[in-house]
This record gives sequence, C-alpha cells and structure tokens, in this order.
Amino acid sequence: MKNLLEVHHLSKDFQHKRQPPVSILQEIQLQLGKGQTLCVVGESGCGKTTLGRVLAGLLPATTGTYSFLGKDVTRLSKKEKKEFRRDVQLIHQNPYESLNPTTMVFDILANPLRKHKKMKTIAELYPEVTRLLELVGLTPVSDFVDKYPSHLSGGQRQRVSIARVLAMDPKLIVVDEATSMIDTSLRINLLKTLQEIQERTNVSYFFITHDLALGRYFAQNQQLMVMYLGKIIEKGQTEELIGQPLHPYTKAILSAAAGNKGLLDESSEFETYVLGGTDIPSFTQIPQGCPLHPRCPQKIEGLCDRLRPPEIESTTGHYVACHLYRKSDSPL
Ligand SMILES: Nc1ncnc2c1ncn2[C@@H]1O[C@H](COP(=O)(O)OP(=O)(O)OP(=O)(O)O)[C@@H](O)[C@H]1O
Repeated sequence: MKNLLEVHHLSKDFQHKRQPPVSILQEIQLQLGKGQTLCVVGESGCGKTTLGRVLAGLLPATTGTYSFLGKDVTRLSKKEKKEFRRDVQLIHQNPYESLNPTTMVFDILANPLRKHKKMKTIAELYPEVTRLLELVGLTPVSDFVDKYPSHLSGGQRQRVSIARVLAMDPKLIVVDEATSMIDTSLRINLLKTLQEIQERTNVSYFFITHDLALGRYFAQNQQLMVMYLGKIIEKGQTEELIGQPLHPYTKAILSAAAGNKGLLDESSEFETYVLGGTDIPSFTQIPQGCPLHPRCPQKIEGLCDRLRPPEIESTTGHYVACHLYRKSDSPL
C-alpha cells in the first residue's frame, strides 16, 4: 500500500539577515500510512512544530524529499498544490487565537464549505454543519450553531477548530499540542473524539506533544518517535518503544514521566535513568558527534563525541540512533 506521506533525509535551516544558517531539523526520515497516527514527542524547542509546519506545507524543507500520496510536494502543479493545501490541515495549540471572535459557529464552519465545496444555500450548508458538529461531539447541535467563540469553553472552541478543519475532508491533520490549553479532565475526551473521527473518516494524524504519556495514549498500537535537538533519535511501534526503550534519552524521559505517573500505566516498571546537566544545548551550538553525548551517562569516549550515530534498525520496525546499538561489523 502506498504511504500517505514519505519523508527522506529532510532538513530545515533558518537563516536571519547576516547570520549563518541554523539547522533545526536534521536527516528526518518518516512514513505515515492512510488512517494511521504518528506521534512525535520531545522537549519544548526541539523542533516538533517546525517539522509539523514543513509537513503541512507551511514551510519549505531545506534539503531532502517529502512526498504526499506519491507526489513530491515541491513539484506539484498549481491544481495539485491546491488539493494538497486542502488535504493537509493543522490544528493549533491555541483555540482562543484560531477562531474569529466575531463569527458565529455556523459561519465558522459554513465559510470553508462555501469556499471549498461551493455550497451556497442554507439547505445545503445546514446538514453539513450539523454533521461536522456531531462528528466533534458538539451536541445537541442547536445549542452551538448560533454561539460565538466567547460563549464556549476552551474545550468546545478546540472542537469547533477541529470541525472547521474537518470541513475540508483532510487526509492528514497535524495536531500540534492541540490539547495543551485544555483542562486535564477534558483532554482525554477530546483525544478520544479525535480517535473516533479517525475510525470514521480514515484521516491520518501527525500528533505533536511534549508529553510522553499523552503521546503514548494517543498513539496506542500506532507509531511513536522521539526527537532531540531536531533529530529523530528513536522510533517504532508505541508499545514496543515504551516497553523496550533503547536510546538513553528515551529512557530518561520515560523515567521522568513514570515519576509523574500521569497517564502512564502504573503497573509498568521503568528503570530510573537520569541525564547529566540540565541545559539542552542550543541549535547554534549542536555538539559534535551524538547531540546527547554531553548529557549521556553511557557515552563512549572517542566515539559519541566524534561521530554522529546513524539510524539502526534494532528489531523489526524499531529504529534507534545511538552508538550503543552499533552492529559490531558496521563501519565507523
Ligand atoms: N522562523 C524561525 N526562525 C528562526 N528560528 C526558528 C523559527 N521557528 C522556530 N525557530 C527555532 O527552532 C527551534 C525549534 O522550535 P519549534 O517551535 O519547532 O520547537 P518545538 O519542539 O515545537 O517547541 P515548543 O513545544 O516549545 O513549541 C527553536 O529554537 C526556535 O527558536
């Protein structure tokens, strides 16, 4: 089956006037199938949003390839570009900023339908607006259609944002920390709604979070990847990655998350694993070799501080970029 998206050796640099370029994403490799979820987890500032914006077509990659439904996104015709923009949608972190306060819920949903599906009359629009509100769990619909965003709670606003995105019938939704401003008690409900929407519409999600427990919950039986300083350092099937973490950084964030309990299964045992130092190095001074080596308790002198570890497939579908898992016969 053709993947929905395929990314190979992708990098993204930012450059400001007269400054040297700063490399934010390096050597990103990923695939995502139709109706599947891929979650990226990593500390704040590691490059998750930048990757989400590249995948959503809002930022161009600097090098590497990105294909969507088998087509290179840098070589799309005008018509294909238009389709791509409709097919790939982004849900922002902040539902307060993303909705126009002077527009009623009905029009927030009807406007994209008017524009993209050429629906004009109320008779055409009303059933579709109703369907969208029902999909996101805003029922009875009559309680919401004539409300303004200021009448709604944070969770309800985020549901309206999701419904607006669904109006485009997207194939991929980049969900960027979309529940971080919502009360913890409502967060799981919203994530469940997103999962139900996936079952009904076969949409794929690229789910971005700094919270490993949340990522684990949302990407159950799906794929999880861990990012550190703009690089994917481990990826695999979620339960395999959580149950058998390989990279020292993954072990450290799991150990920290287990300490907070959160959504992590309390019966699971997690090794206590602490990194040295507290500061994440800056993108302008990415350490040579493995970017984690200054903080890594298992670093191999003369290797980790010198050579960037390649991505290795440890067991089927479980990849790690760490010299500890280097095959003994692999060249240095
Ligand atoms: N347009 C830009 N120009 C220059 N640097 C940028 C730009 N956008 C992001 N960055 C830098 O890229 C790095 C990664 O930021 P990004 O927002 O992608 O990380 P993140 O993991 O999503 O963080 P957060 O969870 O806090 O949103 C940061 O150092 C940020 O300052």
